[in-house]
Amino acid sequence: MRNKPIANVNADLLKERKNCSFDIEELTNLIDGGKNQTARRREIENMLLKNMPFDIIPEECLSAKEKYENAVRKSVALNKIGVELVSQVTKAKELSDLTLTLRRVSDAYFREVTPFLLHLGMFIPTILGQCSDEQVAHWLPLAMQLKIIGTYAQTELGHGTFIRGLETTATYDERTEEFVLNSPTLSSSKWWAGGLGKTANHCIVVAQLYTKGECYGTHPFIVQIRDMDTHMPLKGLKVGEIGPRLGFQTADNGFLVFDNFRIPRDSLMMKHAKVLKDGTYVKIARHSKLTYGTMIFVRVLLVSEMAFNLSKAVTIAVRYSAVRRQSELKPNEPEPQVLDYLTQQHKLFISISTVYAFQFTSNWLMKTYHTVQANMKHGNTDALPELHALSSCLKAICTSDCSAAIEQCRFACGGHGYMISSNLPSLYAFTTATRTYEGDYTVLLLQTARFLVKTWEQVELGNAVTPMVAYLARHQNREAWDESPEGIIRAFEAIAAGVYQTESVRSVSFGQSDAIKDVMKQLSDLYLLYWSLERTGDLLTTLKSTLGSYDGRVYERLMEEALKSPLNQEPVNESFHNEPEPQVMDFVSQQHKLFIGIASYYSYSMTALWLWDILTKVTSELGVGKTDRLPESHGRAVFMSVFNSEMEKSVSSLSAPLQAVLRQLVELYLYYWTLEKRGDLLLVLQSTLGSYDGRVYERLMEEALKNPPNKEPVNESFHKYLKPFIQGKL
Ligand SMILES: CC(C)(COP(=O)(O)OP(=O)(O)OC[C@H]1O[C@@H](n2cnc3c(N)ncnc32)[C@H](O)[C@@H]1OP(=O)(O)O)[C@@H](O)C(=O)NCCC(=O)NCCSC(=O)CCCC(=O)O
Ligand SMILES: Cc1cc2nc3c(=O)[nH]c(=O)nc-3n(C[C@H](O)[C@H](O)[C@H](O)COP(=O)(O)OP(=O)(O)OC[C@H]3O[C@@H](n4cnc5c(N)ncnc54)[C@H](O)[C@@H]3O)c2cc1C
Repeated sequence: MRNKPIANVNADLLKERKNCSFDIEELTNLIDGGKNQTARRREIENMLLKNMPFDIIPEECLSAKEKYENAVRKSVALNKIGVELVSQVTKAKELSDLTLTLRRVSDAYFREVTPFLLHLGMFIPTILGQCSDEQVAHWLPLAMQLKIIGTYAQTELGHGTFIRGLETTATYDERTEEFVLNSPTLSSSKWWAGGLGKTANHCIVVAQLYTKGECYGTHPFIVQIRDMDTHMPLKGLKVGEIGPRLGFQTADNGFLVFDNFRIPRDSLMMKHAKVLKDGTYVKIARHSKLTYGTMIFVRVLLVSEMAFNLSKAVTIAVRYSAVRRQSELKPNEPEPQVLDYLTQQHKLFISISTVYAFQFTSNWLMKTYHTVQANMKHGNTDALPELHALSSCLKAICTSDCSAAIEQCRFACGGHGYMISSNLPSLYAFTTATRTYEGDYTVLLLQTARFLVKTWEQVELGNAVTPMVAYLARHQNREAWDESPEGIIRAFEAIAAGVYQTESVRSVSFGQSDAIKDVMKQLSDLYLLYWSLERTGDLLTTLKSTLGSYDGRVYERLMEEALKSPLNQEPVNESFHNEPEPQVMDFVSQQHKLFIGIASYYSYSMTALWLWDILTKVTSELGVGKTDRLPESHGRAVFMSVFNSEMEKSVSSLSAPLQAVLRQLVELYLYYWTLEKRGDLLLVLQSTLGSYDGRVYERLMEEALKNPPNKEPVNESFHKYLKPFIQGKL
């Protein structure tokens, strides 16, 4: 089907495709993992495409309610076929290939996110990772056949990052052999779970487990939340949609509040711990963090998600850049394709190479994940800390780089890239969320830093460390700068770049043609060189880096820095004595994020006001056409800025009282306008998070309750699509 010539293809695109130095089909096979996989993927895609309903009105033109209903309609159609296909598969490898293909088709089918995302992405994996064998036998078929629809509710209004701080309680009542779920405070309301608002009838709830008066920390429970027939929320809980968001509009993210809500004892997912009938708590896990397993799995998965989403964005931007012509380079010659501008290539090519970096790293990371899982089945959890550190930093970096790269793709498409129909805004809205969810960027990098410092301690003691971090031991001595790929990798010792280079070389070393090898090598070099240039400062100067210092005193510096840490200034941290948690504002990383924003705000607004003053003055004084005078106002702007910086230089030679007066004048100007515009500043916030009185959680809940989907307890799409689907009558 794909080889059929398509009529009316843009001539510039055809020309670009003809110029391709390699066989596209060969590269497609490489990405899919082989010829057979490509053929199977196309077969499934064609079958799905033939059978699925499409949008009549573009998704983005619908109201919030219509968007949700349309998403349910499409999800049900897609999952009906998906369930059928899954039931025909017998081998684990086939199932994982099929799941991936379904995920990809689903991505192409929804501009936004399906309300079933959490069911497939977290509910099923948590059943597999956290349930005992008997529980898996009960829940898995129901979930796989979509007889139940689930989600994963861990985050609360008050806590997302700090899981140990979650407040929802599950207290065991041995008289009735039940757990009693409670949300003791407003901040303990579950918040964010995808599909929870309107769609799910089951939910994994992470709660503090109490039995016999003792708290045993957070544990996952599988909980029915809506009636299977009427879909009405069950008595003892309040559930709804949290309100409009930057993206994820059709994922019906929800809130959930418990009031003495009773669930059977075996609702506790009992693979890693159980509570006996008499209330005795029995720990099974060999590692205390095994209940965090689903998060690791999703972090691993997100690396390939980022590769896929960036590949979509950069394909859009490259194709459009081939079609788009702009500006006149030589008189009387056609305008060039924007793709031919070097600056445009700079914006785009690094994204292409990043896609491959993420994809190869993701393949390797998934293999590593499965190996660690297999070892853990036999009771060996040795590799878990490294897997956690690795998946944390790769997730953090790839989600952050991916959303930044998608923004570049949008910039590369000029004004039209801002249209929803270009799909770039939705791709950005999706990927920027991934930087936050499943572990915030900064928080996950800090987890990896913790692991690296601990590893360094082992190196110092002369103990063996794993291959991935063996470079800590190798780089005792200063190395000469070397701009070969190996040299750059050595200089960075960045895990992602290291894996990319080795994995891409390994993947293209068999069977592939020289043309593909050349291209992959170029992409690999581009990625390494790009980042070495981006981080030249880090590599070549004082760096502010313990690992990259010129004298190579890596370990001494790591220790010196570790000793400077405020945490090391006291032998026992006050949190040991149960002091309150810090406000996130106290974290320096948080202040860094915010204060630069405040500084930028003032600098931008001052500059804008200043320019506006000049513009109005020029136009009113001269009373002539405004546009004619723009170059003049530019000249004045240059004159003023040079004058301003020159004055700052000469201030130092003036007498102290005069310096003070001049600086006060600058300050006066800034304060004056801050006070003048105070009303605007307070008003423009219009934010539940930034209100003057700090009633953040109250306002979030008030807004959620105003949300139109919450005006009806059950959305009509339940009766029209969900119920017949769950009951197999569709
Ligand atoms: C930040 C931490 C890691 C801190 O956890 P903590 O219990 O306070 O840790 P601690 O007592 O200070 O101990 C740290 C220790 O725990 C280890 N550790 C932490 N996480 C793991 C893990 N997953 N596997 C194995 N080990 C883990 C760390 O390495 C530390 O070990 P160490 O003490 O150094 O030996 C954790 O709370 C966390 O992961 N927070 C992020 C929350 C998150 O990811 N939520 C996801 C919610 S679901 C979601 O977002 C769905 C999105 C939608 C979709 O997927 O589509
Ligand atoms: C679209 C979307 C979907 C989601 N879906 C789900 C879902 O289905 N189920 C679910 O349970 N959750 C879900 N979440 C919640 C998500 O997992 C959390 O928002 C995420 O883990 C971040 O936690 P937080 O909101 O508490 O951020 P916070 O931790 O409050 O972060 C605020 C700031 O504080 C900083 N900070 C926090 N702790 C530290 C620290 N120790 N050191 C330095 N800085 C720190 C952070 O870097 C950040 O800048 C979703 C979120 C989004 C946006």
